[in-house]
Amino acid sequence: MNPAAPLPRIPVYLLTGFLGSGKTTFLNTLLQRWEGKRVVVIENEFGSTSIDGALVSAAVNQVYELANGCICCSLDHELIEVLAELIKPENRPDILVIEASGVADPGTVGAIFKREDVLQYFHLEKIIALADAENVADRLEETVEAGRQLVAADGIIINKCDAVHPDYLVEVQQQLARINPIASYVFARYGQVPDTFLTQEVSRERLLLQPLAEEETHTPGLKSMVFGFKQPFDRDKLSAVLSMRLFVSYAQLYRVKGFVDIQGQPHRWLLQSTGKKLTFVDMGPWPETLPRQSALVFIGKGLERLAMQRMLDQALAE
Ligand SMILES: Nc1nc2c(ncn2[C@@H]2O[C@H](COP(=O)(O)OP(=O)(O)OP(=O)(O)O)[C@@H](O)[C@H]2O)c(=O)[nH]1
Repeated sequence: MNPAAPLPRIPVYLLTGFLGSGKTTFLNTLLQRWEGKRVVVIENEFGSTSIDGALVSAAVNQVYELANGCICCSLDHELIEVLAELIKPENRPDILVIEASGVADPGTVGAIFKREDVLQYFHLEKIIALADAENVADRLEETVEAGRQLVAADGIIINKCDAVHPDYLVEVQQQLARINPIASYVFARYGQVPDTFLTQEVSRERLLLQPLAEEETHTPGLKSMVFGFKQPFDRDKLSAVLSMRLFVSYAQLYRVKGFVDIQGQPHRWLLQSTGKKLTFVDMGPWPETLPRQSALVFIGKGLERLAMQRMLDQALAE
């Protein structure tokens, strides 16, 4: 990408959710909320049909349509080209929204925003998944993509609440929370969510509050596991074993996220995977109320607790 004078990074929201879950409807609520700002939307549609560009409210400043396939499979370069356009001063948006196709793997799209050349200009604020309350349970049984979208999300909107009984909503949320215990959740009709949903770092708080829950839950095909450690990690070793595991077991290991205590580092680190990439973010000093302990959540299919435990044990500091 073309180097330019340093400016605040452009906030990016990545919207995912299975076909028909309400992404475009939610996007239109965002555009109303951000009225007066220059918002650019990148849409992509899987297959030959053109985008729902026409359905996106006129409030949007520009819609880029990537219609040649699925954004996560073949469009890396096309997306990068659009991003390169957007950093030109005349095109620069205040906010960028990407509505990924209903079958996209958001982890792979999110990984583009971890690239050094992209990170300089863009900041991925949040991956938001829309779940259709009426049929998300079926989608999870039928497809791998629905699960991947949900586990990659920082925030999950359980949409179409008007279409199901309130008791069933509770069940749906419980099922999703077992699949992705680190996301924040909100119930919605026609994508209407409170402002706090967009701004709160609820997922981090959740981990903070329940750092050492040793819980293992089973849902159709997906499992989430939490590991707790009182001994600090060696950062290089942890990075090496997890990067290798993400690379080799990409088809099984959908997500890793947690807070880690790194030997020799006074601060708390947030570690998370996006696609096959692993990142460490400095979260500042450990809160006084919390013990210096690591907690890591793994989400995927066919994960073996013992094998994961052994792998993590290897990365502990001596
Ligand atoms: N009953 C009900 N219908 C909704 C709600 N939200 C969206 N819809 C409807 O569901 C349909 C699909 O909504 P979209 O916003 O187009 O969904 P999408 O995820 O963008 O769809 P794709 O682009 O096909 O992936 C539309 O007819 C919406 O009007 C809701 O909360 N309740």
